[in-house]
Amino acid sequence: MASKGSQNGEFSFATSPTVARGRHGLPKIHTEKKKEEDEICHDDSAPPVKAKTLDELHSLQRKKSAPTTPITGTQGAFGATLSEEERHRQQLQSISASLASLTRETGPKVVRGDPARSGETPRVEHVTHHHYAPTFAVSDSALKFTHILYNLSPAELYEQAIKYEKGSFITSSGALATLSGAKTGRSPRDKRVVKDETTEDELWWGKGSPNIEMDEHTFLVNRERAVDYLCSLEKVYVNDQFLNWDPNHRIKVRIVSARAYHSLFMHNMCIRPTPEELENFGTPDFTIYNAGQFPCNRYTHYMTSSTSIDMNLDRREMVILGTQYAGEMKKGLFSLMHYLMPKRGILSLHSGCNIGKGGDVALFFGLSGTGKTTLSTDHNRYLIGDDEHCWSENGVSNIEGGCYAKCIDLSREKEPDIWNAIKFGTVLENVVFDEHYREVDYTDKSVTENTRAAYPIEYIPNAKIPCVGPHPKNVILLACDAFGVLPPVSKLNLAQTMYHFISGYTALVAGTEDGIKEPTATFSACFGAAFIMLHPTKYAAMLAEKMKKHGATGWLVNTGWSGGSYGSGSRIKLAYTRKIIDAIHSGTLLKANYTTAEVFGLEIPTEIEGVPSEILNPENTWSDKKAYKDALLKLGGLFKKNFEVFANYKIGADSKLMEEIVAAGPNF
Ligand SMILES: Nc1ncnc2c1ncn2[C@@H]1O[C@H](COP(=O)(O)OP(=O)(O)O)[C@@H](O)[C@H]1O
Ligand SMILES: C=C(OP(=O)(O)O)C(=O)O
Ligand SMILES: [Ca+2]
Ligand SMILES: [Mn+2]
Repeated sequence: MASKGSQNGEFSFATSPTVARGRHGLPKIHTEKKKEEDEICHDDSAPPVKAKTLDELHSLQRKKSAPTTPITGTQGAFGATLSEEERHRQQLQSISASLASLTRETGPKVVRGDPARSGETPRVEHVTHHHYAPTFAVSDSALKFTHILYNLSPAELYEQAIKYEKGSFITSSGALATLSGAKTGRSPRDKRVVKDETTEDELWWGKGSPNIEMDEHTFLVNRERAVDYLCSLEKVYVNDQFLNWDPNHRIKVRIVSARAYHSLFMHNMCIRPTPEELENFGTPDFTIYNAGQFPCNRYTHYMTSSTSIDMNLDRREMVILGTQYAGEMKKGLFSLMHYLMPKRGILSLHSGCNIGKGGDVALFFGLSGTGKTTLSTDHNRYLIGDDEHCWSENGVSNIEGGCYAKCIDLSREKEPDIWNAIKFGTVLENVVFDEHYREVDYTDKSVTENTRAAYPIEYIPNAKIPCVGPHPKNVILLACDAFGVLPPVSKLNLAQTMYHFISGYTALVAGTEDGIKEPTATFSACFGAAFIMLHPTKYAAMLAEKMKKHGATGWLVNTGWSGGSYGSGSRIKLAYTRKIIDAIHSGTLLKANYTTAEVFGLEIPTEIEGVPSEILNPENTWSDKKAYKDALLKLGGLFKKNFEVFANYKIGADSKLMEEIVAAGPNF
């Protein structure tokens, strides 16, 4: 249109005689420059832009991202490198296949790029993925396009979130604040696993198991519901990423989601592929369909609420309906690893992990809120990971590429490394901030107590990249004891370590699991019963074997109450717990003097540098000695009762080890 206008001259402002004359006889306004240019003081002396039009100017602003090294491994026939267009076509084909309905004839028509930016974004020919021979039954959904926002960068995801997701804000430190919706914690009662001929025998089912069964057909009903929801949207986010830093056991995952929040969260939490790795990604090993804004259908068999998190190991898929809490994706993939890794003889662990300057590795087991993230993030040591690891023949490896820290009452002084990691790129879930300055108030629980920050592991300055290390020297079991009767630290023999590992005791801290509002005593086998897929004794046997083989020492650390139970005593100071952990790492605690406490038979050190000696034996800290004894016996009884179901299982070849383990529990 513009060129047409200038051709006939009539609408050209520069040359139009009509304008020069003044259309309605108004005096002419002179805008031409004076001859004596030198005398004029210019406030803009930079050379003019090269662009001839605004569109051209905007296109100059963004240059094409390209891999830093030439792409290898994508050679076609005769050694010719695949064209970029062909690689994109293959990528889209694979995404269309992921999003395909199983009851209609094709996958959706997919196209790369933000629909709001058509014309700006480089477009690639659309792909239609054919499953079956075309039929006459064409649906409306087969006629529309689904735009794919593929592995967007944090900056792009910020723009998406701020533009399209209510509740997204940039905080004063640069993090992206977001709301996870009605669910602010995991929903373990809505986590289902398909029971088929294989999983019926392989997995742990029944009492105590986290695996609530569903059949294949119901899974497909929910899968179709999720896929139809996702394909009905104008655009979906696709993340292709990795799990496990051990290159021999790396798993390729694809996450399809409807929210920029979910895409950025997984960008931070999974291992980020290099551009080269992404070009060669191929078919994923596992796919998550996150349709969390959309509920499941209560008329569907097995559904007991609007939420369902469904795992199908045979199809290598997970479907999320009715919860936007991003932790479901992270922990769902952890469950997958708890299935895949033991099959390869590798132990998967719900633990944090760090390594000292001298190469000593420590594992930190514990349920949510017991201190894995806080204590593995240690300024004097290198962080391998805060939550999910593998222990193989070669040592330890982190499963993830990021950390997921609790933010409630976060302080710069007590947890400086986590504080400083909350910057541009970090997802801040459900926090409250000042509406003008956007300063976060970490003490505010108005939305939830389970406020969280998800950041890439490199945001911790002393992260160990790649996130792998040698065999652990110390295995630290963390318990947040609301009864206030477990010692701040005790040294464990192997049988005791196994007893406490299988028990998995803590007082669940409010928030992380939906519906828990007050601390209560909890037992969760292997310190992660919500995520294990096989019977707990399978993991326990592997841990015992590995600890014995590599000579690791077990420790029980109470990060919970001292001087009384929850309500009367108080939580052990983080500074003291850090001193205890320092003494474990340095080896000085191994050489300390010990006394044996009654009931639990735990070995308590008499002295630790930087910790008041009187708190080391909890009995000293209670003013009411009878109340202490009652609480101790009560907790001991709860342990005994919980362990009954395990006593009949074997660990290893015979029942000898299990007998030793049972004997290592409370005795009274
Ligand atoms: N003595 C202590 N040891 C460890 N954590 C403590 C202690 N006292 C308070 N805390 C707080 O408890 C929480 C521990 O949570 P976190 O490290 O995220 O647990 P996990 O990673 O095991 O879920 C943090 O908010 C931390 O600040
Ligand atoms: C994400 C979680 O991890 P943690 O609380 O152990 O850090 C969770 O349990 O939901
Ligand atoms: Ca956890
Ligand atoms: Mn954690």
